[in-house]
Amino acid sequence: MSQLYLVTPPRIEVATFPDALAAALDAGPVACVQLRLKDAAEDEVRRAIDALRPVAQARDVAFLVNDRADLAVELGCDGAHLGQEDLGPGGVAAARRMLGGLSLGVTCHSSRHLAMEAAEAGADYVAFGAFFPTATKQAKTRAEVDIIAWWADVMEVPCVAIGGITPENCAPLVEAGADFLAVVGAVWNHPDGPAAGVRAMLAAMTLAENPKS
Ligand SMILES: Cc1ncc(COP(=O)(O)OP(=O)(O)O)c(N)n1
Ligand SMILES: Cc1nc(C(=O)O)sc1CCOP(=O)(O)O
Ligand SMILES: [Mg+2]
Repeated sequence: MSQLYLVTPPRIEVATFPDALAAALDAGPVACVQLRLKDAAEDEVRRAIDALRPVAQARDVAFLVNDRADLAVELGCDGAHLGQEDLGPGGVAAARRMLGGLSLGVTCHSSRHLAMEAAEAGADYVAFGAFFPTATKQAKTRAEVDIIAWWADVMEVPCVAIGGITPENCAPLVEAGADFLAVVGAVWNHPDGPAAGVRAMLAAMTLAENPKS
């Protein structure tokens, strides 16, 4: 069964975003929130972690930080998501050691090789993408749905699908066995607000799991 993985917009208002996050998380089951601030000073990232982590953790939703395993450990988060360029010279194994028992997710683009390496070095999940065109970032790679089916078939480590995922296009990823669907725009840019975005994603995912319901 696929679960919803919510990534924050790249820029937020730290004063007001906690309420928006609470509304999104109260709209239905979300497995994980990733704080992904781009072009933010460290001080702002720290303030955002302090403001948002309790919102997620109070609801038993895992709170991960993008790019910064050190802050995840220091500030009581549940883990970190690291891309290939965020990994230091020690690679995934060094990040694994730094995070101890916290969760570690690793971007693997559309590479089976990177994903196998990450899983073997201790990643808790591997992320593939981008599956669809996305306005949230300039994605470096395009991934095809068959990488999800292959991964689900041969590996135990969970996989995340990301990139341009919406209620309208998510069904093949669910059917292929993605453990998590990670979204930004589908929730935060929903015309009726983030709660409506979460409900729409969950409804589409449920329908894809049970097409006859
Ligand atoms: C769940 C998830 N998957 C992939 C990414 C992308 O990470 P990365 O390649 O490090 O790119 P940035 O997010 O840092 O721009 C992600 N953040 N989350
Ligand atoms: C953060 C991120 N990483 C991607 C990758 O392909 O690795 S695509 C992406 C953006 C996801 O946002 P949206 O759901 O709005 O498309
Ligand atoms: Mg990164």
